[in-house]
Amino acid sequence: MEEHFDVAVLGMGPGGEVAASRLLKAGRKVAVIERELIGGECAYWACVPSKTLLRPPDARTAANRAAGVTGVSLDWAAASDYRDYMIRHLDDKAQVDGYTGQGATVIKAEARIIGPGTLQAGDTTLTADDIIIATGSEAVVPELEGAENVTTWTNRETFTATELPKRAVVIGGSAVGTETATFLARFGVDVTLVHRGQALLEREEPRVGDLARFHLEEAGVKVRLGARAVRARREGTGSVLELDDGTSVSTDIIIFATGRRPRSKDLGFETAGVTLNDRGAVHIDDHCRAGDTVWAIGDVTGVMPFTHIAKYQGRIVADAILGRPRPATYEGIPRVVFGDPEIAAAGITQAQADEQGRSTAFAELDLAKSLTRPWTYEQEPRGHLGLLTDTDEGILIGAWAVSPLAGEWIHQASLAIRARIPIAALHDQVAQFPSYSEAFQMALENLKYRKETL
Ligand SMILES: Cc1cc2nc3c(=O)[nH]c(=O)nc-3n(C[C@H](O)[C@H](O)[C@H](O)COP(=O)(O)OP(=O)(O)OC[C@H]3O[C@@H](n4cnc5c(N)ncnc54)[C@H](O)[C@@H]3O)c2cc1C
Ligand SMILES: NC(=O)c1ccc[n+]([C@@H]2O[C@H](COP(=O)([O-])OP(=O)(O)OC[C@H]3O[C@@H](n4cnc5c(N)ncnc54)[C@H](O)[C@@H]3O)[C@@H](O)[C@H]2O)c1
Repeated sequence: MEEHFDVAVLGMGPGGEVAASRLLKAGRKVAVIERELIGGECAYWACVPSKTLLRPPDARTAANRAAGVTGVSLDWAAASDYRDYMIRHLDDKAQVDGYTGQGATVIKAEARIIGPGTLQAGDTTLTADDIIIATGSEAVVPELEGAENVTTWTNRETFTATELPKRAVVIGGSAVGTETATFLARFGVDVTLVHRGQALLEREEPRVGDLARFHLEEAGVKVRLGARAVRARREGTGSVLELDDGTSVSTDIIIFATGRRPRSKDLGFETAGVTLNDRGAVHIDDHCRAGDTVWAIGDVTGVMPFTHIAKYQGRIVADAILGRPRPATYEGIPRVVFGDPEIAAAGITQAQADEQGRSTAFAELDLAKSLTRPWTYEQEPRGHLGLLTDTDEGILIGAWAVSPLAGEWIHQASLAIRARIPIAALHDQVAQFPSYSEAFQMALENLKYRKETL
């Protein structure tokens, strides 16, 4: 007879881990099911190795730009050794033991839902009062003629590489494309980034895309906008990628940074009453409920595919199961691309505000022209901050920063947007001198009102 659990967690990436840990702590009988490695994409092939490998070049840039530091160099062997330590040498034995020690039943198998409250995980059939779907997402690899004849990578091969190629073409100009190009170029790879759109990071303000491009080119990346890859072929020991504008790029590796799709296919979700949208994302309500006693969290829901969202939704669902329901809200969530310098944003863009018919005022601050901190930080100071306010409501609704450490100090914009802190209070904020955070109060002094709102 199959074993019955209070909760079965299907997929143990960051979302599943947070939900399972919270439920175990509250004394629930939990089964955790993982077909690859506990920790998911983030821990082994995405966030953790990419941020670990972006840090050495980031530190070198900072050192080279600081007055009075000489002789800093990169050491790929040491950097990749530390990356291997950080990704646990692709071994999750400690995680399996850890969850078992907390009282979970750990099942390492590919699983699917076979009916309401019932799962098949390898040879094991189990039932549960609640099922949490946390199966994440996988890389989208578009059709490319001749791809089978050349060497292609996704994030998995890129961020676990033991050797770096001499030349690489990165296809895709969003977060993965920008971070991948930054990492490789800073480690000396000859990188071309091919992007079909007219701007990088198209979900952000166009100005952010322009700054991202400027800094990528500064790092030596050849950025090709408005170009599509149409064909690949082998040439000698390398390969050639042909683009739709008639040009081509010689390379050793082609890297796909072309988005991700929810892992929801053929997993039997519909047998438990779950519905998918046209992109395969699990439809959820604002409590992350996907059906009667079925919940879904993380990338598989298609709601902002970030680890911090997967973890947040894990907390929302565990608390709902434990009788403490509260709706999830997504205002002001930070979005950071770990470029050089960091590219951070929170809230909505001008185009989204216009679509919503809001009256807005905006401000941009060139940090080097206005603050002391960029000058104490580096000899050739960089950085910009943009703010967008709703003039009727008197609150901040959007912010972006392209600057050293922006991924840290964007959080005050994130909180201001989320907590709807009045602009008057933000004006009265006193930030530490000299800090990048001083930029907020100074930028607010620069607010420009659009004509129709005057
Ligand atoms: C290169 C790259 C860098 C990134 N960097 C960042 C970053 O810096 N910060 C950030 O916030 N986000 C980042 N992301 C996004 C982040 O990786 C995801 O948002 C996050 O991993 C989602 O977590 P998850 O728990 O939903 O899914 P996942 O991490 O995908 O985990 C899902 C788990 O479910 C398992 N699974 C799937 N199907 C089954 C099945 N049928 N049976 C059993 N197990 C199954 C999988 O094996 C996997 O372990 C990055 C993504 C990429 C590609
Ligand atoms: N620091 C972070 O938090 C971080 C870092 C990396 C990734 N992520 C998340 O992971 C997810 C995946 O990132 P991503 O950059 O792969 O995806 P994305 O969906 O944001 O961007 C995909 C890019 O590929 C391009 N593209 C898609 N199909 C193409 C085709 N056939 N030919 C040419 N170009 C094509 C798109 O135009 C787009 O620029 C994102 O949601 C991102 O937020 C987060």
